[in-house]
Amino acid sequence: MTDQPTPAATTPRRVRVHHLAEAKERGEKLTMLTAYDYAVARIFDEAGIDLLLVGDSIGNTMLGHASPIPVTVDEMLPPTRAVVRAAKRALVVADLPFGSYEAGPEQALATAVRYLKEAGAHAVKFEGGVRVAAQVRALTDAGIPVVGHLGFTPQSENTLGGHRVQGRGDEAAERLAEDALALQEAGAVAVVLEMVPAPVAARVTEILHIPTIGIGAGAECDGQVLVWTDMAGMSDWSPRFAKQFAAVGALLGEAARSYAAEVRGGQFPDADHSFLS
Ligand SMILES: Nc1nc(=O)c2c([nH]1)NC[C@@H]1CN(c3ccc(C(=O)N[C@@H](CCC(=O)O)C(=O)O)cc3)CN21
Ligand SMILES: CC(C)C(=O)C(=O)O
Ligand SMILES: [Mg+2]
Repeated sequence: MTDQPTPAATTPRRVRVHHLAEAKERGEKLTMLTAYDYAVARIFDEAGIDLLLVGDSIGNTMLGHASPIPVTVDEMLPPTRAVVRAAKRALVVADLPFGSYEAGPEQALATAVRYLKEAGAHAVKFEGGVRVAAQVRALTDAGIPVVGHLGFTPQSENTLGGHRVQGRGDEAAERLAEDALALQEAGAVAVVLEMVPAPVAARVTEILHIPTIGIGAGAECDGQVLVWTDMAGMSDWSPRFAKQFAAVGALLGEAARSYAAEVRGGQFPDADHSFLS
């Protein structure tokens, strides 16, 4: 279990929803990264990332908003389409943005149907527990796999009182477990746990048969997810729980500086990069 084999050795040619609980059963960690376009999704798919999340974090990471709250369904569909086109193996999950599912099962179903019909998403994700269980049930019954999202739910930052760890204290931990069980009962195929104390996430992971996917939720979750720009060193700001695995932003800046220097110095384009006749 510690020396995790390459995903291709243990998981299928194409990741399907039934593989998620099977991976948990076998003790194989699930890997998830956000992706918002074809170029990056292709790289992650080839790297063997199991799930690609078209997150509403596109709002702050790619569109320059302060949070995901302003993101619309119409803004989510083109990136979702692009990621789906890139994914040969990964399961593509796309976030339903703030305001597109809370009103009830009918609204959630109408939104999710667009994601499947117009963008080819394989599954959708939205935030909340007991309060959205009816939505999870309606989509599941309609044949749309749902991933839940509990703990710190960024779309509710205004009621949660900022970016704070959730599930601290016995009562809050108990409520989190109840929310997770409600999602599982309603048919969710996995649950993201964001900014939850590691022992609380471990307990939720233990009581569920569907996998938990943690972000700032400790090592005992069945899988992990990170925002790709944080993981790769491309973000203008990253949360503390996000480890930086490369300095892609610095590398890209270096490439741009070299390009500009060669253009200004007359070294680019040279004969190799010109049509001489
Ligand atoms: N780039 C990026 N990374 C993310 O992980 C992410 C997004 N964007 N956008 C959507 C949500 C919002 N998330 C957030 C946003 C802010 C904090 C934050 O301010 N954290 C502080 C305080 C943590 C604490 O209270 O202990 C930190 O310093 O990490 C954390 C997660 C996670 N998601
Ligand atoms: C942080 C992850 C789980 C997310 O919901 C997003 O990227 O929008
Ligand atoms: Mg999100």
